[in-house]
Amino acid sequence: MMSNEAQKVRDTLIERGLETPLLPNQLDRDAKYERIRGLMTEVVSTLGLDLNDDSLAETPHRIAKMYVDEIFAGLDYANFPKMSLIENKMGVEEMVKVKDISVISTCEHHFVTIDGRARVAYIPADKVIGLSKINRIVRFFAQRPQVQERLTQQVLVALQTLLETDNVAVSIEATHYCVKSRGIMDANSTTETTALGGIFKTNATTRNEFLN
Ligand SMILES: Nc1nc2c(ncn2[C@@H]2O[C@H](COP(=O)(O)OP(=O)(O)OP(=O)(O)O)[C@@H](O)[C@H]2O)c(=O)[nH]1
Ligand SMILES: [Zn+2]
Repeated sequence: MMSNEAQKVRDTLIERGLETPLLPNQLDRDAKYERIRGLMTEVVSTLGLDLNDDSLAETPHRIAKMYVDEIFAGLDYANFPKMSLIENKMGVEEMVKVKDISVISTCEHHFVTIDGRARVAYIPADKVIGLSKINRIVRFFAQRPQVQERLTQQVLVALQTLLETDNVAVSIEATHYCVKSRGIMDANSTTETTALGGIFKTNATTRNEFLN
């Protein structure tokens, strides 16, 4: 079951072409779990590992549970965080900025970890959001197979929709383990992505206040 807020965010992402590519017919949680557990049994044994070993026996179950309930839980809008939006009665006009939000996501090309930090800011219009909800929205979209650019934009659009203002900015700096632990195996490079809306895009002073 999807909240009204989740529904609005989803509709806006689809409208803006920023929704994660999803098939129209989704299995429910238990069906996904059962099927992935069976398929991971095939993967583990195809690798030549002995599933009778007590350490490995539960691995297909662990991976299925991890995919469905943990690292990819954000594919299901039923898991969209409960929002607390309040009227901006105190008349906040200045930037609200949350820094160093943990971002743990998964690269959709390789299904390995993306590990970083996000910075989110907005200038309140009629609504103010509970601070922890910003971290929760970042986590919700991070708990999907992602590319960092889309993750950054999904957080932007979700907040713009919920806060009913364009004046939102998001930036993420992250280490991609698909770059670090395999492939090019670069131990140190990080990737920065930014998505700016409204005045953060049009006004250099506001943008700099956000970025610095
Ligand atoms: N733009 C973008 N690219 C990403 C992200 N995460 C991983 N990638 C890249 O996706 C690309 C996939 O390239 P492919 O050539 O198809 O895959 P590959 O053979 O495994 O490539 P290598 O990683 O270079 O070994 C790689 O260059 C990755 O570094 C991301 O968040 N954003
Ligand atoms: Zn990757």
